[in-house]
Amino acid sequence: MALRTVSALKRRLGGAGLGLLRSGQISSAAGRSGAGRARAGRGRGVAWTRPRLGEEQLGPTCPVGPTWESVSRPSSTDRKCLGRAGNFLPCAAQHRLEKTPSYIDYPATARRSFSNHRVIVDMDQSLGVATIKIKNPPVNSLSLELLTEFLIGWEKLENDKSCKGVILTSNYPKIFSAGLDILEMCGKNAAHYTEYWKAVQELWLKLYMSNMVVIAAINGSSPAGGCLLALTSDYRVMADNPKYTIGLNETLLGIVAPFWFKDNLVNTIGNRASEQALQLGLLFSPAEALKIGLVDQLVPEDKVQSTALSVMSQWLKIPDHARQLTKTMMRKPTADLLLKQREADIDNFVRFISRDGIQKSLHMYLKALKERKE
Ligand SMILES: CCCCCCCCCCC/C=C/C(=O)SCCNC(=O)CCNC(=O)[C@H](O)C(C)(C)COP(=O)(O)OP(=O)(O)OC[C@H]1O[C@@H](n2cnc3c(N)ncnc32)[C@H](O)[C@@H]1OP(=O)(O)O
Repeated sequence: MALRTVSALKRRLGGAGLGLLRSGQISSAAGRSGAGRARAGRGRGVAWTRPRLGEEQLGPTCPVGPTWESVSRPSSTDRKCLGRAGNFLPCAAQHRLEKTPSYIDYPATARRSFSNHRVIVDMDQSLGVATIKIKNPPVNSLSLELLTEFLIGWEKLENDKSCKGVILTSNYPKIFSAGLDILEMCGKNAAHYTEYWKAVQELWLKLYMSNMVVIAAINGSSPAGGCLLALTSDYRVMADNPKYTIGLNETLLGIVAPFWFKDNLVNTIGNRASEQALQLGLLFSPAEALKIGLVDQLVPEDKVQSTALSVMSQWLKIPDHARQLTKTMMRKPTADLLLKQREADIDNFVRFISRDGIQKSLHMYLKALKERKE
């Protein structure tokens, strides 16, 4: 039976890291995003010694950096443990989750892998670099299940002291990601749309504000949400194949890119180019994408992964704390805009996507996609 909700997935994956979370909230327990990085205790810019596994640090004064406090809106119970982007977990739950066994608890060897159904994570411990391969056939659409599993994998990496960088790529050359799963936004109820949008927000916040170096190895087409995923990274290497396209093409589906998609794009390619790209729903060839700065480097298809790795090694030579603080300085104002109005953004999405006219547009777009093949 298909699992349609985050809560159902959490139950199925119980013990994989999300079992303690409240329904519908996907939160990192020890995320290093935002000020949470202070907990990582490995020269991430704040003098703080990470508690060893088994050491409880419960109670009202959880020593987590305060940077995000002003922008998240937790309940009074949850206010015990603030400090991480979008993290509403009570402190005790966060620390219990930190103790969740995972591969990082075992003695280090050079390589470790873990995977669930839709995400493969390969960690090279000697380099401190993990590769996340998205594996959601046929086109790596960002379904609720994929988003949930991705967040679980991401959380494990955020908790892994040795992981300093992540390469995002696709298990299927030709398609990096087809973007948000249109089926998640069609013919469902408001509760489903809410849960889905929370997961989309959560993934964006986690990736965009991660303290790890994130490099996208774009080995195929990357429309809409796929492009957004790539935009969260610090550097984008794309396969130089003119058949591939990348861009925020939402208007072609009759929908509108939310403001934070837009902000992420504006921060990358500038206001004028974004205005045109967003209104026209432009999908760029790799050469065009390079020209406007949507991607940083084009390489032959078979060099995407190795180039991403060599770029990663350059980025990892920069003193970590200085790079992280700079990244936060550059990105936090953008992330804060969403954090300040997360609930309103969910309401907007649910209202917008539930409209008859929008549902009709999405159905027609899906139909056209299918008919293209016939
Ligand atoms: C006032 C303001 C308020 C704002 C509120 C917010 C508003 C909503 C914001 C929503 C933002 C949305 C972001 C998105 O990401 S929407 C998704 C956009 N994606 C696309 O347009 C990509 C569509 N797909 C393609 O172009 C091609 O499939 C692709 C190039 C990726 C691959 O081509 P290929 O030929 O290899 O494969 P097929 O086209 O044959 O596809 C195979 C099957 O997969 C289905 N498919 C494709 N993409 C999706 C998708 N994104 N979601 C679900 N399903 C998808 C396709 O239909 C085929 O299915 P069948 O095998 O059953 O035919």
